[in-house]
Amino acid sequence: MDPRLEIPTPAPGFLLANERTESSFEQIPVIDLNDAASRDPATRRALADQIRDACVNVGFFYVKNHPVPEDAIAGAINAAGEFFALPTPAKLALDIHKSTSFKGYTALLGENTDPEGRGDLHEGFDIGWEQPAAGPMSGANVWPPDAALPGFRARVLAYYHAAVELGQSLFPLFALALDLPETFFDDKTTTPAAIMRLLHYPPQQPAVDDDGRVIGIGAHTDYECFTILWQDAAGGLQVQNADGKWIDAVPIPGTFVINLGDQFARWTNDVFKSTVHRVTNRSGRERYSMPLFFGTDYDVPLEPLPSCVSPDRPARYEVVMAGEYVKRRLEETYAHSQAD
Ligand SMILES: O=C(O)CCC(=O)C(=O)O
Ligand SMILES: [Fe+2]
Repeated sequence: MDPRLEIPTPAPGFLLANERTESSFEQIPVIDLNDAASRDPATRRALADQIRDACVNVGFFYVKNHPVPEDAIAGAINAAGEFFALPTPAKLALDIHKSTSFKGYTALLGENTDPEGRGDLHEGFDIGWEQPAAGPMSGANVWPPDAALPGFRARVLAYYHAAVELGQSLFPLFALALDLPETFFDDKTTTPAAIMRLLHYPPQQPAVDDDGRVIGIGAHTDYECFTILWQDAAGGLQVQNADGKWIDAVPIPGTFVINLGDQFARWTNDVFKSTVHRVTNRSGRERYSMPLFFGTDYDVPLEPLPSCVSPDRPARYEVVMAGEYVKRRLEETYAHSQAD
């Protein structure tokens, strides 16, 4: 038996609000999801303990032995390659600025994730639910005509649904990691936010970057609860530790990178870390990635959990609705190109 299980559980509130953290991490942990579906509560608890360590110390972890089929990943990533190879006017026909809910195409330098930067050297294509729930982020997906890109929509959606399922299976583990009932997020994720991006980073030329203000994606934190990121083998993702040092999140075949976003930082009053990261593609080849940003329903207030607040750790954030919060952050990101 795991000796930790013999230790009485501390009163809620004690452990989380007083959590000691080691945020000058040098490595990003790899967590095996094999035990996620175990019927044995102690096995799931042990897995949740690993997740908790990663969430309070790093804000990033890899998952291996996840349930997303490799052919679904390959289908979507091949579709992304075909989409980004379309002529620019065909891509601009789906310009994200025409959408009221941030769906569609973002051109190179069309986004500026770090306000200090001059624009991000990536292009992207954003989708959400095909039938979105009403609310501040509702709005239809836009797709290239099937004749231009046969099967694009089907391949992208097949991956999207598999990745969403993985995201839904992680919420109970995050709840356990927070000493909450596994069902805690169930009524807050009935129509969960799930925005997915296909991203293409051209190889970066030193001349473009000589003032250091144009990079693949500028230093930023994500907006939702957590992100499920698939990255190809090119590399270039870096994560900042508490000492300001950039740690490489090297591609590991067969894994996803999971990173926490600002909604979880708000829920947990910063007990869970929403860690700054960036991408610079110096591999000399094209880089493709697919983040899926997973949040609660948009009509859920982002209130700090009682166990994460104490007299020594008062609430750090005003309470906002999840949907309003995400919309505001996206508007700030795209204001850069809207003004051009
Ligand atoms: O492309 C990547 O590896 C990371 C992308 C990212 O951080 C984002 O889209 O928020
Ligand atoms: Fe990100």
